[in-house]
Amino acid sequence: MNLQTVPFILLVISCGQASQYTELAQYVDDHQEEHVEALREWVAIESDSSNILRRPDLHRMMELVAEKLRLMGGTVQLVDIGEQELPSGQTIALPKVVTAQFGSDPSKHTVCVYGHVDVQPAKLEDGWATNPYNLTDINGNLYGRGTSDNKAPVLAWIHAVQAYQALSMDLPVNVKFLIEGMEETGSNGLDAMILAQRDTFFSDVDYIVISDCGWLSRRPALTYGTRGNCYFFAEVEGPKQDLHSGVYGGTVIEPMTDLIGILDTLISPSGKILIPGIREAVAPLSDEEWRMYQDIEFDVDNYKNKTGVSHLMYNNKVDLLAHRWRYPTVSIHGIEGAFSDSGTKTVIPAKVTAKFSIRQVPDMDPAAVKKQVTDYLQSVFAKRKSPNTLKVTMVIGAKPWLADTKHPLYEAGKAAIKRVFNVDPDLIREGGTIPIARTFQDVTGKSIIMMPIGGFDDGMHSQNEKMSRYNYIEGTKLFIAYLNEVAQINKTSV
Ligand SMILES: C[C@H](N)C(=O)N[C@@H](Cc1c[nH]cn1)C(=O)O
Repeated sequence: MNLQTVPFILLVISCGQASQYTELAQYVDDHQEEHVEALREWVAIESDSSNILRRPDLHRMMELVAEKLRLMGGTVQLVDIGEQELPSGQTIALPKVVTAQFGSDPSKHTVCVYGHVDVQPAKLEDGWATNPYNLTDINGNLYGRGTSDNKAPVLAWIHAVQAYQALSMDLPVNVKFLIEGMEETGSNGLDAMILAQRDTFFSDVDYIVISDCGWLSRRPALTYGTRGNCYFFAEVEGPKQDLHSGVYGGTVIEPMTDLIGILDTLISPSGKILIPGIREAVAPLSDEEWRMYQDIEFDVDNYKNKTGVSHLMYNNKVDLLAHRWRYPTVSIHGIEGAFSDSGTKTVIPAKVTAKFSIRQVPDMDPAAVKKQVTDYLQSVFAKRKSPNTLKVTMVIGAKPWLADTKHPLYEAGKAAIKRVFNVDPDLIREGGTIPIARTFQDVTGKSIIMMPIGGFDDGMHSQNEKMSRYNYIEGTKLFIAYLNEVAQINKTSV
């Protein structure tokens, strides 16, 4: 080929891709209402993975995902990943994992999209303005549990593939899906499934894309790190049944007093973790990280107002971002067995179980954290010389994940964001956890990118969770553009 014609050929290809993208984007705009209806159908299913009474809904949710992908002509499987053992010793079936494949052209890259369709619990009486399971559009925001985390992003990926199909355009890459139903409770059973399918489902996968997080501001972002999570139950048990506090109070050592006493030794009022060994394991913040955080646009006052607190633990941007993304923290979530209804019940609960978690960062190791926390709490408890018993269990041990932002996957992400939003993205980390991210990396050896489409104010896990129509629809276009950008990655350069 005459070398002088190369730039011309590249220009023609690039113009062709631009017009193809314009057509696909128009298709998405034209089908916006159908996409919203698809989300409505998914949000209506209370697929709460933490509530075993909702397990039938979760099974139905997985069936629905499989059905949608099957109708699109994908090669779909509902993979049985076994059973979950409950604290009572009982077992129940885990929701099946949906795998699907669109295209198997060996000359193309293969991208695997991971997502989840289980949700956190939500009740109207928690303070929701609308029924959490009835998708409600208020001023272009789609309210409902699981909209942002993670049903709309999963649908956006499916609709991206659907757009190519509807316009009879070849997918630029082969696309696989792996959709699970236990992410919110630690992805039980998924590690084993990934290990089992490493040389089958994953053998031809080149890259894994995850869209289970949010932007930091109104600027689109690419995410290169997540914190892990170690989730603990601390159970204190005493009398053989609940007691009248007027009759027995002052004569028995109360389990709740013991529990509150030991919980209070986990973290200082200023946020310093008091468990020996935890802070020592944290990798120091490098100068490069400090500079990256410094360069990110982040409005501290806005963040403060959004959370509704009178003051934050840190007032400067770098400290705030660092403590949100790459330092560990202890959060106390609740106490099972404690009186929590309205009214003035005067009981002494016989058994109480605290639920708390510690977000994990490099170089912490969940196995070490389990021992540090258990030994520490047992030693603190022993000093109380209580006749009650303490049992500490770690129920989730998810490691942190970190990516190389120099990888071509991130260059492709930047190009796709530029095309759709005409801005350069923020490169951010996520304070939350995607339990399976590290397993994907360690077991499959594939490169991962996180490409969020959630808004910074979506209220994941919170009351009034939402996803804006804008993020949902432009997000779908972003995924369309991204598939095209990934196709341009030179196979030999990675
Ligand atoms: C970031 C993701 N959308 C999310 O919210 N993940 C959960 C997962 C989890 C962690 N421990 C138990 N489940 C989270 O970060 O809380």
